[in-house]
Amino acid sequence: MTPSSPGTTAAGEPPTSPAPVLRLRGIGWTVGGATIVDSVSFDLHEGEFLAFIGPNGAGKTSLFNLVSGITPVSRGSIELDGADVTNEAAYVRARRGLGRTFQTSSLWPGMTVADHVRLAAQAADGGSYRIWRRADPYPELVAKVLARTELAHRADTAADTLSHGEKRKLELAVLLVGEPRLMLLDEPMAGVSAEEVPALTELIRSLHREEGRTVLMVEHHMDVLLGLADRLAVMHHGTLLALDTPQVVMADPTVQQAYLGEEL
Ligand SMILES: Nc1ncnc2c1ncn2[C@@H]1O[C@H](COP(=O)(O)OP(=O)(O)OP(=O)(O)O)[C@@H](O)[C@H]1O
Repeated sequence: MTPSSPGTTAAGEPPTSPAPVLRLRGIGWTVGGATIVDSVSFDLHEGEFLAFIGPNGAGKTSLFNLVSGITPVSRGSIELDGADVTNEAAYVRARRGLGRTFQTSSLWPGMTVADHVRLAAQAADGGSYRIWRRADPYPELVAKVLARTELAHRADTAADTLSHGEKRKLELAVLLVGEPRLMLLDEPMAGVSAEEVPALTELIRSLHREEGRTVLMVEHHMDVLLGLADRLAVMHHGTLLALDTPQVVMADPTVQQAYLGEEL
């Protein structure tokens, strides 16, 4: 058997790079005659962290809705790991490893922290919702996820009595039950106190750096993003104004103009 030379496969062909985790090509969304997202294209590779910034109403959440399948696209295509999912439902994309959190809290007020995670485990398992069931069918998974998100000491606490930072951690815990490879985080720092931001930032950083999860995140706090994001994407009036390293994007006069003098 002849060894292959560097840069070729055993068959002598150039190696094919793996398909991007996410590929958008010209996606757009028009509703009621208004174009909210227009011609957005980019590739996101395994283990990358891409952050979205942009003025209010720029279309960031709408873009996340299109990627996660909550809203069908009007135009363009979406691929996950090389498979066309443009017409696939949100739950199919979730089974392919896409997980998503929302800008506004999506928790059940009176339900405990542990029950949120149990319920997510049941749903991921394809089971029906039975929170009154006495035996805990997922004790190890619940314990693991709560430890990972530093919520073990809050397991029996009702979600509505948590601090904002803890609520955001619980949303991440619910997400982690499904072991997402691609996480879409929509303003995870929204409503979180300044004292809680560093721990939450560190948790997101470790999910990315230590566990190798690919992340798309919308965030208004640039100080949070600068230590996290590999690339920054700027949305403005539904289009992608810039997509590059944070340093290049922040020095871009067109981007500064879009913020009308606001500090980035
Ligand atoms: N279902 C809808 N029907 C009509 N217009 C909508 C709908 N959803 C969103 N929009 C409009 O689309 C625009 C973009 O909204 P979107 O929430 O995506 O912006 P955003 O960049 O996430 O803003 P923010 O930073 O304030 O969260 C807004 O003008 C919004 O009013």
